[in-house]
Amino acid sequence: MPDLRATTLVDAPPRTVAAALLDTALLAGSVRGLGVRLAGGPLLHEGAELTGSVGPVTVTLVVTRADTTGVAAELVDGPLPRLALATDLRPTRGGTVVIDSVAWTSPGGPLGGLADVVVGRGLALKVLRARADAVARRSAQLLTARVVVGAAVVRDGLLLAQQRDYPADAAGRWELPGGRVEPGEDDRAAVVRECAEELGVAVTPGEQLGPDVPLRADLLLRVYAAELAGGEPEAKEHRAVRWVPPAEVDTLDWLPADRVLLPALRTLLTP
Ligand SMILES: Nc1nc2c([nH]c(=O)n2[C@H]2C[C@H](O)[C@@H](COP(=O)(O)OP(=O)(O)OP(=O)(O)O)O2)c(=O)[nH]1
Repeated sequence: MPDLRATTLVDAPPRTVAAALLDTALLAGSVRGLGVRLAGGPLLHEGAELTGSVGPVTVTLVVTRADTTGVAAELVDGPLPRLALATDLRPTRGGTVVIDSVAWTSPGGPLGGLADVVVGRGLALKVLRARADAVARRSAQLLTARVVVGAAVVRDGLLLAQQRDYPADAAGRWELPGGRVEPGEDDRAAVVRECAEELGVAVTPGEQLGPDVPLRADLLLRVYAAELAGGEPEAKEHRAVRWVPPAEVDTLDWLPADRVLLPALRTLLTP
């Protein structure tokens, strides 16, 4: 069973590199020149499906991990018995070590073995190299991106969420309280300010939850756990605000970026 591994050092912290890895378009763009086509949602998140094709061969993968440790995906449909991709991140003083690995089982027989050596290994190595370059470039871009902070406030086992009223494509969908960090403002100070402005409550921000999530080329979402320290939340700028029970967290119509954070939010709800 072929098993390939490639290692790169990226000059950015793991939360930034983790954000770059989530960008499906970046991944698709980096392999297109090699004849590999890839389609999926805008962001990789646990449970997301990715369809990849090389010529007439199509494979469907499901994302099994997309967090601060990296991303992983496994084959759910295709001509191979097994295909597993993983990118693991290791923090070092000089940046983040990005370890890509690809493992697959060939269909067998002399032709399968030949295809492994001549086509499979060569293509997989080219894909890994192209992807590593793209991840390094995107990480550099995200290092200077503006930050939108979100607050994950839990009380009595329920998560606070608010429903957007605009723009049209986001109206009716749910997000965490928060907003853009102002120039010169600290992330946690922005969490406190936004919760006061949007909900009329005082909060105490804690640790970051999950990875940074890219929103646009120059904007990312960063969520902090926060404790309610005073007041009762009311929707001052939103359509509605509610406390969501764990059983509904997965099914709520979240903004796409928030879906990436659901595994981390689940952990917060069931400590
Ligand atoms: N606050 C918040 N914003 C989110 C989340 N998920 C997500 O994609 N976003 C996006 C929506 C917006 O495009 C952007 C937030 O920036 P913002 O607060 O300036 O956006 P806004 O559209 O409310 O802008 P404004 O009119 O209030 O200035 O981040 C989330 O969980 N919380």
